[in-house]
Order: sequence, then structure tokens, then C-alpha cells
Amino acid sequence: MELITSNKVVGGWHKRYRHTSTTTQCDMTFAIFLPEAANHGKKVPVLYWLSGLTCTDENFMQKAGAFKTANELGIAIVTSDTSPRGESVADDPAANYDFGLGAGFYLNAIMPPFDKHYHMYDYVVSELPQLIKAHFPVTEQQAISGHSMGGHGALTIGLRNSDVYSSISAFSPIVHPQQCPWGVKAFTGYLGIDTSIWQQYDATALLSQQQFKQPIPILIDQGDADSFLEEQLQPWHLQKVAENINYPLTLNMREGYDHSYFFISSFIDEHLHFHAKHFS
Ligand SMILES: N[C@@H](CCC(=O)N[C@@H](CS)C(=O)NCC(=O)O)C(=O)O
Repeated sequence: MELITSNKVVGGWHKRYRHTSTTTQCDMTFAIFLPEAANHGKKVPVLYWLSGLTCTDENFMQKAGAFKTANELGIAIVTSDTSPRGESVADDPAANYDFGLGAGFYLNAIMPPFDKHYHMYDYVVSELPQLIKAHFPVTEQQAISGHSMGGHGALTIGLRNSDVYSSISAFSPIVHPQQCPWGVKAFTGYLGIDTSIWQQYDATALLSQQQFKQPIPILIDQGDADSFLEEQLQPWHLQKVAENINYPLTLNMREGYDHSYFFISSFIDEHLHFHAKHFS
């Protein structure tokens, strides 16, 4: 593991690393915020953050404004990249922003040529947490959150692994990818046309089929001025299923907010407090 940058912030540390991933078969970068409490080796719980289309590990760390509250609550934050990268990694032939590089959709691709490197599901579920536990003072307590495509990742990974995360949250998530253009494009390209394989990566399908071990709480914030709301995000699909099965999901619609990190930075403190409450 190679340290790329290290910056002291609010008494804790923000560090970026590069490592060779056996899961994605390429070099990956990630970032970690360690609160002041961890400076002397005290173990802290970890929130994993998954970003949206076009992002890297950097967007959240630079724009979300999460450090002060995470430091007060004694929570580490890990941000993953959004896809494998490198010269050998296949991209969208048309180089669009919503498929290929920067758009890994947190799944394990099975369609060539993407099946070689696009294993973001396994990377986030297994390799990254193992690396974090091996190198940093963290407890076994984990929560997961994300934005947009990363909200989809947080919901699907959190539900399918509800025994290892204590809570899930999301900003402006894609909740029903098999029924929106971003999701259909990605799933067709990475998984093929057999939609039975898609179900394991669709939060609304997972919830309606009760594909979770424990009903860990879910918090979602969504801006009503988000230009992707009607066509891509459609949180009401997930909300309806949650109501039907009496699942602990809170959806906050936020008047006037858009899809950007201005929105995330406005409510990130509430999400950090939500996760802190469920680390016990
Ligand atoms: N129209 C945008 C779509 C991508 C987008 O809005 N990405 C969101 C996640 S879905 C984001 O977080 N962008 C980076 C940022 O705001 O820092 C683009 O082409 O970049």
C-alpha cells in the first residue's frame, strides 16, 4: 500500500492510498479520514462512502464537509473509487460518463470485456474492509452510505450484507436501477440481458423479496429540485416497498435542493449522527 497524500484536518488525518487490488486486477486508490480519537491507536467505527458517476475517492472528502462532525462522533470515513482504472481497463466505447470508467455500479460484471476488472461489489464488500482492518485502528462496526450511483451501491451492498453493517444511508440514490436509463444501460453492459441476474443489484427488488438478514435502518435524503429525480432516481419505489413490509426506512424529501454536493454538505451531519446512533 502506497501513501499518496497525508493532511491533518480538524485534529485527525485525511490520507489517500494506492494499492494493487486482487479483486479488480488493477491499482486502486481510496481515502480514509481518521478522527483525532484514532491518533493514539484507539479503535473507531468506520463509515464507508460510495460516490456517484464520474467521481473518485476525492469528491466526498473535498466537498461534503463531513470532517468536524465525524471527528466529534469519533467515526472514520473511507471513500472508495467508483470503478477500476488504468490503461488495460475497458471503458464505454462511446466514452460516456454513465458507463465504464467512473461508473462501475458497485457490481461484479460478467460480460466481457468488463468481467476482467469491474468487480466493485467484491472490492467494497471484501477487499477494501480487509485492507482497512489490517492497516488502521478500526473496530468491527461498519456502516455504509453513498450518493446517486453510490446510493444504489450502499443500499444493495448494505441490504445483502446486513450482518456486517449496522445502518445504511443514501443521498439521491438510484433505488430501482432495472427501471431507469442509467441502470438499464449499466446492467445490460455489465450483466447482459438476463434480467434475473439484475435482481441482486436492485435495491427495490432486494427489499421486496426481503433479501436481507436483518432489517438494519435506512435513511435517505432526496432534493426535490434534483434534475435526475423523475427519470433516474424515483425513491418512491423503495419507499412503497418499505411501507408494504414495514421496513425501517426514512425518506426525507428536501425542498429546493439539487443533485450536487451542496445538498450533501447540507445534510451530511444528520447522516453521521444517524450512523453514530446505530454503532453501539
Ligand atoms: N452531468 C453530470 C452527471 C454526473 C453527476 O452529476 N455526477 C454526480 C454523481 S451522479 C457527482 O457527484 N459529480 C461530481 C461532483 O459533483 O463532485 C456530468 O456529466 O458530470
